Amino acid sequence: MSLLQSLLDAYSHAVLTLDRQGIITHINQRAKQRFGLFNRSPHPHGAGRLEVGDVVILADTAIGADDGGLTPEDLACIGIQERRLRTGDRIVAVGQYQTPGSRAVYKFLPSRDADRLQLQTTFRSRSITVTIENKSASVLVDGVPYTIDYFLSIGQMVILDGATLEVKFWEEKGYSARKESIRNLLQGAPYMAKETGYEICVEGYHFQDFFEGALFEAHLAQVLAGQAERYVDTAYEVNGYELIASILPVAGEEGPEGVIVKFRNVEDLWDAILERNNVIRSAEEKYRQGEEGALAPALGGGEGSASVRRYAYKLSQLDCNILITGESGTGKSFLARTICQLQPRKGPVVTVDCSTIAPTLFESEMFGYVGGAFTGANPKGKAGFFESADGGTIFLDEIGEIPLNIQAKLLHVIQNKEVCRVGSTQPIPVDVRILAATNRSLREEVAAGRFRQDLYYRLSGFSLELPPLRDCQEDVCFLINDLMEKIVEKYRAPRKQLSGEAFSRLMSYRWPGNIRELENVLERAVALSESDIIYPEHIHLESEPEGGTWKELLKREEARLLRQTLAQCGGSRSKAMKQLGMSKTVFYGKLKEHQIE
Ligand SMILES: Nc1ncnc2c1ncn2[C@@H]1O[C@H](COP(=O)(O)OP(=O)(O)OP(=O)(O)O)[C@@H](O)[C@H]1O
Repeated sequence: MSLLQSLLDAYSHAVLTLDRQGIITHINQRAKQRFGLFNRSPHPHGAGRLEVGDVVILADTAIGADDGGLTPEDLACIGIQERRLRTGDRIVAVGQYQTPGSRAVYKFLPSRDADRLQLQTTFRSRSITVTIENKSASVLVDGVPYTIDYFLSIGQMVILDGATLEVKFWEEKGYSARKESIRNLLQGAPYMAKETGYEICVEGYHFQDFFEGALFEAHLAQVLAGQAERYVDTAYEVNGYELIASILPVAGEEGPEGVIVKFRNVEDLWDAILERNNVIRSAEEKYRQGEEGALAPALGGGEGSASVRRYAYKLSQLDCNILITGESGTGKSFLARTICQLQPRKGPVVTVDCSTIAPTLFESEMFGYVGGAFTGANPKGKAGFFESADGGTIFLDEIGEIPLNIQAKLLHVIQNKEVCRVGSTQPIPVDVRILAATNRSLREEVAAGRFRQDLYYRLSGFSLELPPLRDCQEDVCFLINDLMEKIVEKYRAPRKQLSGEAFSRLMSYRWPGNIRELENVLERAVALSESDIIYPEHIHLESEPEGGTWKELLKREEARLLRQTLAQCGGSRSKAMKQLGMSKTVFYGKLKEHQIE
């Protein structure tokens, strides 16, 4: 063995080297194991191919993926002619190869319908169980397991000799590299013998004889042709494995003489991700211990917003009114809900979004009315939000939207702890804790004459200002954990982890839309990623620098600002128009220009 080969074998990553033509010149042990080119088979078998009468046991987690491009029609050779079967479905089946008259037994499901599918049957005294569970496909023949797990889809096939019913073949890792996919074998291709400790010699063969993966092959060709300098730590799918690979050129006098390819498999990456998550979790636990810790788990966040949270916890334990301010999406409603959960005060919690109430209805909605108070009123009268919240808490969201005349009445309620229904002068005592929130600066609203100063002072005695996420960037990693948990629960989605690069992108972004934007980006990433890992390409951030001319950049920025303002104003066009100080014609013209619905 050459010194180079010994060095490569001692290396912990999978490595292979190719010459300028793409011929494999070296491959280390780790790479052979990874791609199933070297193995210690727990169930050795000889070489062969499918013969008429053989029993084919099949478990395919997605027809057409990682099975050589199998189609539902290909299954006719084992007696399955099922018109409802589609590409992408999961199937478990037992059938006899090219044996007219023999009936296959099978079950199938659209892939998204369930994670588990099982078939139990007996074939001429052999007991067979075929199971698909998530991305693992396993076959039990008389209790002996034939199992492989992949990160992506997988096709498992076990073949019993038609005459002896002995296992003559089963799929082991690396089947794509060995060209032993289900479709190939069903079409009569041979499979290799697998002795204990067999090894396949790939040196001297072209790379494409053993490895498949469109992006990987394209990048490899670019580096070999000198069109790309190198690719470092890029995510690829090779032979059905998700891999992180670096393609590095071996420099020659006239361009690259070949390349070195270094693979880290996703399991390695997975370990690193879990390690990182554990570090974050233990930092979080350490941080969240302590007196004010009781609030922290419910509140989320990290060091950046720690002082606000500490204060919030203290206020939650007092029976005072609280004003919560902060940009849109910083978690004001979330904080108000949490305070309600933590406060000693029990009783009803009534949430009022002041931006959704028509000015003419404010008074009756807030303070109620007596029968016959106005046309169309309920003859029996109706309690307002304050009466409904008696003994508990009222959360007045977007309090900056309350009309001035109602502000005066609200002040009266706060000062006298009583309400008068519309149409009555009879005061009704109410005992209500008020939590209010706004993303406007009430101080500026007071200066502009839109908010009563006395009410402002009444409300702002105890105020909490939630910082924008960009000012407490270190909170992002804590929030990611909390939000991912929330998303998994909300959508019943499988648990996913962020790759290192995806994680760094989230950590370095400025989050103009605050926690809400982070939540939306994570939700989208979870939906987009098809595996258990979220890669950078699944992270879509609104305001990342994009290329283009000055005019194009300005146009994009204008569209972004319009969207952002509309979102901040809860979709209200009139409010957005006011906030941006635009005339109706200009504003609607811009919406049309940018095709904003
Ligand atoms: N600390 C937190 N941990 C987990 N999720 C949070 C946290 N704070 C906020 N969120 C989530 O972020 C999203 C935005 O929060 P919320 O609606 O409370 O913001 P807001 O400041 O009231 O926004 P707006 O002013 O636009 O009404 C919500 O889905 C909320 O559940």
